[in-house]
Amino acid sequence: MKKAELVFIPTPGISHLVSTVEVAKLLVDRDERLSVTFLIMKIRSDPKIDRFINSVSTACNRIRFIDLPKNEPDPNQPRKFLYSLIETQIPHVKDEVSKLVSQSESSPDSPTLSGFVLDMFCTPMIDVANEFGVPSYIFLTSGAAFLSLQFYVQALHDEQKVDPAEFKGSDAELVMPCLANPVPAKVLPSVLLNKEWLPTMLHQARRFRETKGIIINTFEELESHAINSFSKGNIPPVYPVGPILNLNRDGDCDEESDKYKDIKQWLDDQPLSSVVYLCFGSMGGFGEDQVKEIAWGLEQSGHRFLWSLRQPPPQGKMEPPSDYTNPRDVLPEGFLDRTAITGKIIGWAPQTDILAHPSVGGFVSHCGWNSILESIWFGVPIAAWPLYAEQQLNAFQMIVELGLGVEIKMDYRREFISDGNETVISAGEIERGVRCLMELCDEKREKLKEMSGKSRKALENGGSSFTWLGRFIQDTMDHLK
Ligand SMILES: O=c1ccn([C@@H]2O[C@H](COP(=O)(O)OP(=O)(O)O[C@H]3O[C@H](CO)[C@@H](O)[C@H](O)[C@H]3O)[C@@H](O)[C@H]2O)c(=O)[nH]1
Repeated sequence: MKKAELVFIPTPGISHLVSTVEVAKLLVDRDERLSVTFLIMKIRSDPKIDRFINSVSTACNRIRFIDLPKNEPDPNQPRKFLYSLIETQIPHVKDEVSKLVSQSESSPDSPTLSGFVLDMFCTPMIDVANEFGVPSYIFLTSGAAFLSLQFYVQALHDEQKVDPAEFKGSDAELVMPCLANPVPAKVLPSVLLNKEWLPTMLHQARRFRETKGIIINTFEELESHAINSFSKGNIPPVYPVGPILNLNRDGDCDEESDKYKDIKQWLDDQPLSSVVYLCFGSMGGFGEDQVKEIAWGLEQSGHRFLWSLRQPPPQGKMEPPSDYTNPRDVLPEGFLDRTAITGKIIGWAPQTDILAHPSVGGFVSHCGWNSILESIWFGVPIAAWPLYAEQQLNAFQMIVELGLGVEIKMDYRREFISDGNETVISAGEIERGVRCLMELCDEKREKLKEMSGKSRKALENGGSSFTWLGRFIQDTMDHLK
């Protein structure tokens, strides 16, 4: 039996790493000829990620993890850090892959290197794969519309000399193949409107075209328009294999488990679909002014709430938010006492468990792609409050394209690394959004339930994503012959 080894290179950060590991698990579970080696880049130590990796490597004997040497971020260049990190890892990746190849050559039973599966930011590694004479694939942790839009904007730039950064602040609406509705320039991904990021994004899209295929964490029934758009133009095969979620909470420690039990207990005591859950992803935290407005908005809405409240890193720093030691310090006076029965403030949330709980009736979210897929999976509607990256586009998809949510503010935008100049959304706007969410019409709830069913079906034997995963394996093995 011919055996194949895929080398996966994710970027650091839980929201890219987890779904990448989950897709690797699906691959090795599906086909015993496959094994996967992860080359892990680390910026700082993150116990949550370490525990997750440990638990997966213990449970799956055909997935192993190799740590690349750690790099300290350059404090003066936070925005460039990810790209410089990836560049500096190139020689280390070469070393590790050479070792794999020698092992494979020295033992006839070992799998043969069959390709690289790269995170969207890791396109420089395509050159390394070329040196080893194996194909590169991308694993995209965001949606298909975002990918299609990147190709569209890159072609517009290269062929018609249109500078997408000119759409910044414009009222234009763009007809694009990725979506059925015209897309307002106001919801274009921040990374494409930002002069500093744009060249990298354009370069990235050009390099995507060189790969042998792009695996996407989405499913046909969710993004049919975008997926169909890939059939035109010079675009490699696309494999929509999602939704890929981590529902097991692999690697939670005892302390976390205790906190989560307390959250579950609180939710158990609330009426059905009565709680609005607020969470803004792995990097989302707000300054004190915004925290106060959220608190007032929640209180005025009269709805029960479970709020993952996190403290942003100091200005200009690229660090994940931390839990507040004492949330009372930033909340309006008396808020915690007045809402002691109807609300609960938490730090890092066991998000999938929360969304799975029958007491949760709505989710105020920044529309990170994982959060979107999780909300669909559990049929919990979203009130969109995008922050950065491609989140405005994701919000537009959910609200306008799919009609599955409501907005707090679909075109809200702020810098990924806070510059302290964020616009504050008022308590009134938040209250209105929360009311719309929690009083959502039956028609939309029904539609969401239907999509939730489709998301689960896609992964079942014979479902669309199950079939696409099989095709990916087939194509990988064919290449090996
Ligand atoms: O308190 C928390 C916060 C987050 N999560 C989980 O962490 C993940 C967060 O992922 P996501 O919702 O995608 O948000 P980000 O962390 O902001 O994700 C980044 O990566 C995504 C995938 O590429 C992009 O769509 C986003 O724009 C980008 O910010 C999800 O699985 C959540 O369930 C928790 O479990 N508890």
